[in-house]
Amino acid sequence: MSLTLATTTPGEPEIFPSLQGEGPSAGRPCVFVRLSRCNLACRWCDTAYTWRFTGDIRPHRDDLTFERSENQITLDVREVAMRILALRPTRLVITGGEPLLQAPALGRLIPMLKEAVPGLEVEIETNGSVPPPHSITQLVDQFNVSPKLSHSGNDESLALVPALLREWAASTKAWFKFVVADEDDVNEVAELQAIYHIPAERLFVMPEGTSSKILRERSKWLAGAALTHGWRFTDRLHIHLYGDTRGT
Ligand SMILES: C[S@@+](CC[C@H](N)C(=O)[O-])C[C@H]1O[C@@H](n2cnc3c(N)ncnc32)[C@H](O)[C@@H]1O
Ligand SMILES: Nc1nc2[nH]cc(C(=O)O)c2c(=O)[nH]1
Ligand code: SF4
Ligand SMILES: [Mg+2]
Repeated sequence: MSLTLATTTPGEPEIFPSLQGEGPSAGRPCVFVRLSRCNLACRWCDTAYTWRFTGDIRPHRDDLTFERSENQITLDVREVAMRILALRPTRLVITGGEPLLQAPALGRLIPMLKEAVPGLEVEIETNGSVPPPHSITQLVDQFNVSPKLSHSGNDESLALVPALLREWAASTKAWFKFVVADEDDVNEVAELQAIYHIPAERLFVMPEGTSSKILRERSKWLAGAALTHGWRFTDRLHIHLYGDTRGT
């Protein structure tokens, strides 16, 4: 069984050590594995190279050039496991693209890794619109669920799936992480919290941005909104540390 991964440079799968930059485990040393392909097409996606391939006809930001599919590589699950284990992980973050599109192969990868590294904790970064198989919800320790608001430019019926949002809200493994670009988005978060009864202690807001300057500007008022609503605030540590750089 194989996985299709993003690449840092052509032919080099994007598997890398870094501090978790976002959410409840921000600051923790992790190994990241970035899978390719996504079912959505966020206008401001900072990893568009994982899904924008020539011929992709979905609505896109027109300022992005089509990335050629050299940005992905397909490897056997065992090869991926070996590359991850070589980095001696204590905590693994599986991201993308949308990693739950490849759930069956993850169902093979994660047990291999947990057997090799007793106590290994696994996080998945997901847009919350792809149903996780039961096997995955059992295997994974933490889901960082980032439902896409209207400013992402996605079709709402694709991005916000009511039955799934209810399940995520009811799961103590799921931590919400809403990307916020301007003050209108704050109202949308408040509406979703009310509709789906998302507990405030599992609700993070995070500024949209891929530079320290923009993140700092947005954080000034977003921190205030988090205080007002009783939500948690997360920054994007890796952007401040490394900029908008693949493999960091
Ligand atoms: C690239 S996505 C991959 C995982 C999954 N597709 C998702 O969207 O959650 C990883 C995280 O980065 C966030 N993200 C992507 N582009 C961003 C940007 N320009 N500003 C802030 N967060 C961004 C997403 O919302 C998500 O929380
Ligand atoms: N350091 C670091 N932390 C992250 N947290 C979520 C990320 C992602 O792209 O899913 C990410 C990332 O790309 N880098
Ligand atoms: S869902 Fe995630 S990977 Fe997909 S386009 Fe949006 S931010 Fe990018
Ligand atoms: Mg990232």
